[in-house]
Amino acid sequence: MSLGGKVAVVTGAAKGIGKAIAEIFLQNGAKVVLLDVDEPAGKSLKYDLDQQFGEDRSLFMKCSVESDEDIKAALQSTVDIFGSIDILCNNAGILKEDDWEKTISINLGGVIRMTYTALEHMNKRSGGQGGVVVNTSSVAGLDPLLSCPAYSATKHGVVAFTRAMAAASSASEYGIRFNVICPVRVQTDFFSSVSQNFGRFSHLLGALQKSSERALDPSEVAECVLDLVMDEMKNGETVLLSQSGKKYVTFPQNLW
Ligand SMILES: NC(=O)c1ccc[n+]([C@@H]2O[C@H](COP(=O)([O-])OP(=O)(O)OC[C@H]3O[C@@H](n4cnc5c(N)ncnc54)[C@H](O)[C@@H]3O)[C@@H](O)[C@H]2O)c1
Ligand SMILES: CCCCC[C@H](O)/C=C/C=C\C=C\C=C\[C@@H](O)[C@@H](O)CCCC(=O)O
Repeated sequence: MSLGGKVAVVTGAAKGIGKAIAEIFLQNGAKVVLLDVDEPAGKSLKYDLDQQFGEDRSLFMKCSVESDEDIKAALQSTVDIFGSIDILCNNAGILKEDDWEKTISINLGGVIRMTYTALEHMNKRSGGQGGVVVNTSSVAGLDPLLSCPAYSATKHGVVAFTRAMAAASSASEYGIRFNVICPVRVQTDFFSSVSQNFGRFSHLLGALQKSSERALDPSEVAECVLDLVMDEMKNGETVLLSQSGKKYVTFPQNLW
């Protein structure tokens, strides 16, 4: 899939990995809709992107992935202004073990909420043009981290939801591919606040030390997302992204 003229929606786009995904899509010719709850950071990024790519290439909208109302309004505005939704990156996420219900609501609920509403615009069976969804999980979505059980559960959920949606979409002829990335630690603001957010398991944070040799750069994650968007053969893939590169994860088959 060439990105020229395509329209991408990215959640959690104001900073970190989402920002890097938005930038690589713009560099490759797409129009990008930046969705985030952080309005100052979103507006500031939009200003910077306007200087680099032109004002007509991106939109910023304040949108919480916890809010059906925000999501519906943002996706309808996307279609009204840019004409379609071709690419969706469900990337927004938090880690607050002491507020695990919010962590579930954003990390897993947000992915499901956003996906189901986007399907109404993208699904070929309801007049859409098809496209591709790439979700941001984590290594914690494959190998649970002992210091953050709730976060790990949400990220396992994102992997499962993506794989099930890939199969459901193919079987229903929606024309939409679904893939998920599972990065190890990435150098973003996520880690500047995360250490305060472990609640009852903060004493176990040191047990993760071995995994912290080199944090990935957000651009490395964005390149992996770009590959999954552009390669039309990729559907239902789970990609582990670590310091040694990317690895396509395989799961047991025919269990029942
Ligand atoms: N940084 C890492 O080490 C790492 C590793 C693996 C996976 N991840 C995942 O990558 C994703 C992005 O994380 P990051 O490292 O860029 O973090 P970040 O904190 O830099 O960025 C996350 C963005 O999500 C936004 N956000 C938070 N709640 C939101 C909501 N309700 N609605 C919309 N936007 C919301 C924030 O305002 C922020 O801009 C997350 O899903 C995270 O779990 C991060
Ligand atoms: C700390 C776990 C958060 C999980 C976020 C992400 O999805 C996955 C990251 C993968 C690897 C984690 C590495 C952990 C590194 C440790 O060094 C840890 O001590 C860093 C904690 C941050 C801090 O500011 O102390």
